[in-house]
Amino acid sequence: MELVVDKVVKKYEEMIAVNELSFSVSEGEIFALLGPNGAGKSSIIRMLTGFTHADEGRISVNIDGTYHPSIPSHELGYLPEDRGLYPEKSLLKNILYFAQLNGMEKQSALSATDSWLDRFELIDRKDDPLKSLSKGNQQKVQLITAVIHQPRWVILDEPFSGLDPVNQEKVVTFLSELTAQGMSVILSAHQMAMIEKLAARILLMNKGKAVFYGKLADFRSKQEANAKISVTFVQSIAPELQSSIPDNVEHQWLKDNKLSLSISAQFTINQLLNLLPSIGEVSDIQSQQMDLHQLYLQAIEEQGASTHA
Ligand SMILES: Nc1ncnc2c1ncn2[C@@H]1O[C@H](COP(=O)(O)OP(=O)(O)OP(=O)(O)O)[C@@H](O)[C@H]1O
Repeated sequence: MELVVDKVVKKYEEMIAVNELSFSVSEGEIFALLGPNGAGKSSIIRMLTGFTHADEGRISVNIDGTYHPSIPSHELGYLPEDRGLYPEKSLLKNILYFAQLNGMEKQSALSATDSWLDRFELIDRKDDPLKSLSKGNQQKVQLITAVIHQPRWVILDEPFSGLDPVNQEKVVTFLSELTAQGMSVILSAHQMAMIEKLAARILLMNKGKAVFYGKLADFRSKQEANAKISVTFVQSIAPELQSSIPDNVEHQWLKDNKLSLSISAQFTINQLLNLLPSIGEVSDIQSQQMDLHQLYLQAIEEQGASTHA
């Protein structure tokens, strides 16, 4: 079972929302689509679910040797960006409706509903109208409706939005369990800390194009090769020595004795260590450890800079 997106283009009139994008997702994987607002994540998701179609390129979903142009609805659990529940109806009626729409028998849908509501600590609210719940709790109900029928593919557009940190963690555990049962999960999210716990592979995109596609660990090492270093000198450095840092090295003097600079393939840590004694005596060197959120911002910034160059 595999999903392949091959050089897909999606246009809205003249606007190119997805630009020759390729990636694949395997069975049992949690795959994350990342990118700033307007990057094209939802546009891809809508094509994967079959709501819209690619203008160019090809999507192919292999299920038991049969190839489909999108994920067939009975194999799909979908949490849309615009939540689609019935606010006036009870939690139970909402969940039952979607479970039965996805082919579940009433009895098994009823017992599965109880067990899911119990798990998300909403069992006491079962007969309350959905609209009486907080936004985060409504989000949990929406998640239940997406997976109650145990689809093989689950697509979640912003599953963490509106959830507090405790419930975000619960969703992380919940998603890990889904994949342990063999479900494949594609999610779009902005919460980098959650992605770091969940996804082995990512597609980071910006303006419809891939900025990075591959293993999260590789993304980390690629971005960390461009680490920021801060150097403190024992004494203030005279202006003429301050200007001895080569022009092509991204750097900034924070104080007369404090320098921040970027390490890159063009300016390595060894070159830095060779240069420092000619500037002054060093009292401290620190490498700024970046979390995924900072690495993400750095990658998007670099891509913006290269596109506009
Ligand atoms: N139905 C539409 N008609 C016209 N333009 C659209 C339509 N849907 C999306 N777009 C445009 O396509 C681009 C990609 O939008 P998309 O919703 O796919 O981004 P996204 O990465 O999901 O963003 P967000 O994180 O804000 O949800 C944006 O510039 C958006 O304005």
